[in-house]
Amino acid sequence: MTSAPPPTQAQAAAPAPLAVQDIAVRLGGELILDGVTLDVQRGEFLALIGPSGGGKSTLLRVLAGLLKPERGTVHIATPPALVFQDYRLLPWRTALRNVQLPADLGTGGGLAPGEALKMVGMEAYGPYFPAQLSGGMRARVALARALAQSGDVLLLDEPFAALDALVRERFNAELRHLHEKTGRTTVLVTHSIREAVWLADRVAVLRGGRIVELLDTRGEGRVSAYTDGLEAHLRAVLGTGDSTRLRLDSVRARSRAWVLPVAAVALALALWAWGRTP
Ligand SMILES: Nc1ncnc2c1ncn2[C@@H]1O[C@H](COP(=O)(O)OP(=O)(O)OP(=O)(O)O)[C@@H](O)[C@H]1O
Repeated sequence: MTSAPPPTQAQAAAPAPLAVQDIAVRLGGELILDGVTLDVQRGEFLALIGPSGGGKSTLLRVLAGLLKPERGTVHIATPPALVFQDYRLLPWRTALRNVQLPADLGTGGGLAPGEALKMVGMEAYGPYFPAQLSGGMRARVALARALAQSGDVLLLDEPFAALDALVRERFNAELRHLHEKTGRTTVLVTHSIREAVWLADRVAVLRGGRIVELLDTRGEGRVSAYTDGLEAHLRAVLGTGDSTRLRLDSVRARSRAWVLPVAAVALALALWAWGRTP
């Protein structure tokens, strides 16, 4: 849904930087992914949503090259930068030194550390240690570290999960802006349907180890009636619409529970009054 510049002819002709074909992954004897096929186009922002335990993080680990599927093929053009839910900042290094880590490990080559910190609005916090930063600031430093890594693919595993709603909203806006500025191919795992629709170009729904829906969320000028429709559709695909309806039904049933006792008391009073009538 971003307004990143359209790909040049050469970019459009280039193979997708990330692609998996009919992959299967088994963990602890359980088939976690079974027959997943997906490609992520250059510069695209793809959101991955689905129920808890559906295999989203597992698929992200395959896309990061950290997990080898037992079946299928994986294409990763350049090693992606991965941002974990718990950020994994080194507590003994300052924010700037954390962002310098890829260079120290020989995986730098993206933005210069100072520039990466500036890109996420954290240039004033370079000398601070992670323990001295808020959750939102730590998330930004983790993002800056990923931007300092080489390659142009960002994999984000629920980087907003620990943030409160307001910070999360601001972080969302910043992430979208960052994607527009850098044009990095991005895959975001999230539990939020709204976040997925608002941020991504496409939303993949992973359930029962399979992609059950791949929805293009661009177009229609992003008017709210359009995004509301997409969200309702995704809720229906995920089954969350039904549970809402069930909850509403039970609330309605509870709200009608007074009718029977009141009717019984009214009937008893009427019979008593009728019995007293001479
Ligand atoms: N190392 C492992 N060994 C055994 N089972 C695992 C391992 N890692 C994950 N699993 C199982 O694989 C399934 C999918 O896990 P995964 O973390 O990919 O799901 P998810 O969709 O990201 O869930 P969530 O939204 O709760 O983070 C879960 O049932 C989980 O228990």
